[in-house]
Amino acid sequence: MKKLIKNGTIVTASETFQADLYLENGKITGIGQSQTFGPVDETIDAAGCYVFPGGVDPHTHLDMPFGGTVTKDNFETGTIGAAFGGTTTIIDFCLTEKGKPLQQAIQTWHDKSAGKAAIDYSFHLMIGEMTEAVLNELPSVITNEGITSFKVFMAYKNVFQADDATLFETLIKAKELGALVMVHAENGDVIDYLTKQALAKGQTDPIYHALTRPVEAEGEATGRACKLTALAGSQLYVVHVTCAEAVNQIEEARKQGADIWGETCPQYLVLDEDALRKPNFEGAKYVWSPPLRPKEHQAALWNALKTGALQTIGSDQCSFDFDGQKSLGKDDFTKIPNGGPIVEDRMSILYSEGVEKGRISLNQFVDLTSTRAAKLFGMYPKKGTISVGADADLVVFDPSVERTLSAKTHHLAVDYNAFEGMNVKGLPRTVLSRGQVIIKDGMYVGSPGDGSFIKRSTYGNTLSNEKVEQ
Ligand SMILES: NC(=O)NCCC(=O)O
Ligand SMILES: [Zn+2]
Ligand SMILES: [Zn+2]
Repeated sequence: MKKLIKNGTIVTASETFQADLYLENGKITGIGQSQTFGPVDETIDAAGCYVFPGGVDPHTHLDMPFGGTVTKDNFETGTIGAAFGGTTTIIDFCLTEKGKPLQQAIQTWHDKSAGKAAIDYSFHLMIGEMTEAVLNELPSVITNEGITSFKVFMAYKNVFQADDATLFETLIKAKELGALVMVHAENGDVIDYLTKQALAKGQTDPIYHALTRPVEAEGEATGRACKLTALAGSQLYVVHVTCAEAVNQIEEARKQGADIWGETCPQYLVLDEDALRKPNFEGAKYVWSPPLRPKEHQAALWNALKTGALQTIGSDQCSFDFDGQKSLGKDDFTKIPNGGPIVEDRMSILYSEGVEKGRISLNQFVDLTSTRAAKLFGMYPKKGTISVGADADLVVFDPSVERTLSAKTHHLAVDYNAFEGMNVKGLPRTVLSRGQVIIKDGMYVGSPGDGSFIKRSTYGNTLSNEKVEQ
């Protein structure tokens, strides 16, 4: 099937120009004037619209067990929601268990996703301990599985938290194998202490989730991870950065020449700590780790996106129903499953709050939501850009549409929307995954299972000149 997208404004991370696109066999094969292309089976008119590369969301948790329950959105509902929002590739976190083979965990994640995903996907692999067995398995994780990023949690004591030795050895091994190490940077031991103190005083409401995870705990862990990375001469990606304290640590380490990258998420840019104070336990909808911060941190995060101190936007999609799941923590905030539904609104919020409000440029928007993640995680230029030979993962985005975000209109399975009632400008009108139209006129027209697992290149191979930009 040969397709033509005509009359659109093409936007990449570095350019904005008028051109038509010719798509054949799932790839972009022509960029220019439609008269010069071959025969066409289907034409999509993008007049008045931007044409973006499909979004690359480097941070999702679908069908993930957490806190005695499992995320409401799985690989089918989560990737359909992602597609409605203009995201055509996700990288999900594959959880591992201590003492069990990594391969077993990877197989579990393949079983969760195969035949369900509506868009292409890959996995990051959690490292919870560094044993001989883990060390022996890692080379095949890279070469056979194409999983080239490892995740270490510095928080969630007695659950996911790894010690510094594990982090350091992971950094060293990642350097040798060409993997990118990712960290959830919060000091889990300090948080554990503060949490016990709060509960002993009878402080059980959702707001105490935020008050027991202070910015210092995130700043300290971020700084520690940065220093260990520099010592190991390795590479690091800090997920879900929420506060000025953490941004400063990343910025400082990058100035010293360390190979360190930082991600923030839409929720930290537009919501603040006061959301956790909502009455009738509604604050539970806004429980993330790290937590939402006092409002002044939002300006620091926007500024970091503008200046390049942070380079990507992940959703940290990790949804739990308010009814029946978040409510597990009604009498004890530590039992509220952490996370929220963001994957569908990630790009809309960044466009509306970022580009429309003059905080970032259109090209920065594309870089932050697509290109940079594709480069860092070994998928560029197949994913993350509009160029001849790239996968035809494309979004026809209509900037003139004004709409209101709501659980009544979103496409995720979860029973609330964290941005309920927020007005945004712009709508992904048509979305294509490898040349196939999957979103059209407000409908999902693809088939779950059409998304493919992506084996990724090792770190640095698709980065091109990123390091010079620091
Ligand atoms: N962020 C969050 O609250 N939930 C998902 C798990 C994680 O990323 O830490
Ligand atoms: Zn995390
Ligand atoms: Zn996460």
